[in-house]
Amino acid sequence: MAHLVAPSLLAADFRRLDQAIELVNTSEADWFHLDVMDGSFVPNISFGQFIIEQIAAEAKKYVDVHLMIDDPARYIDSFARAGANGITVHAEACTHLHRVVQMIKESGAKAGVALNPHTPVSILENVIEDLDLVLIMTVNPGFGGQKFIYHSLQKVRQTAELITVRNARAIIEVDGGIGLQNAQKVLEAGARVLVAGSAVFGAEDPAGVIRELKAIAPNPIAYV
Ligand SMILES: O=C(CO)[C@H](O)[C@H](O)COP(=O)(O)O
Ligand SMILES: [Fe+2]
Repeated sequence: MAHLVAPSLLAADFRRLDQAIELVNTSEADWFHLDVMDGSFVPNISFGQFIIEQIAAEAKKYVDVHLMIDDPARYIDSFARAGANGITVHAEACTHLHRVVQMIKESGAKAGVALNPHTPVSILENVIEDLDLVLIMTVNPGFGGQKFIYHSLQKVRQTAELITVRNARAIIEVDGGIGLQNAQKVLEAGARVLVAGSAVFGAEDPAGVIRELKAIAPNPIAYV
């Protein structure tokens, strides 16, 4: 199945938010990726439901919300109401991860779980069948424009293996330091959704980069 490209608006110029929304709506991009940071789970604060509601009102594509917040159970319903089509919580931020996943599903959104670079894939073993998406962080969360952590390729492979062995339906998203230089490798490791912030919005021709990311043809039997 073809892979998806999800530009992260964190790297957009918020003075020209309408242009960033228009870019995702009119380019070959598949999803909006919206990063919510609370200044506690991660050392940075971005935006919340109020901004997401306004973006979602203009979005013609799937709205993928990545919650980098402590105890996200408190806010699942409000993000769903704001227009999130998919909500991803961090395993590290949930005491009762299984319960939070059920809350997301009950809200009507697709359910995702994200793992920080140090978190083993085995944490998903008792929840994998319930997930629509697994987000493998390929940088430490909190900031755009960081360097891809090479070791995370191994985690993408392990996640793909877990999904296959358990006959689960979840797809794998990678987030952090993704661009034309490593997209082929992460796709060959088993990723299906490429989040790209600075690679897209930092480029002279963002629509062109999205087109190039979409055009990558991974070798399905590659061993990375
Ligand atoms: O979740 C994130 C950061 O925590 C962002 O989605 C990610 O950083 C995307 O930005 P870039 O592609 O520039 O690394
Ligand atoms: Fe993200």
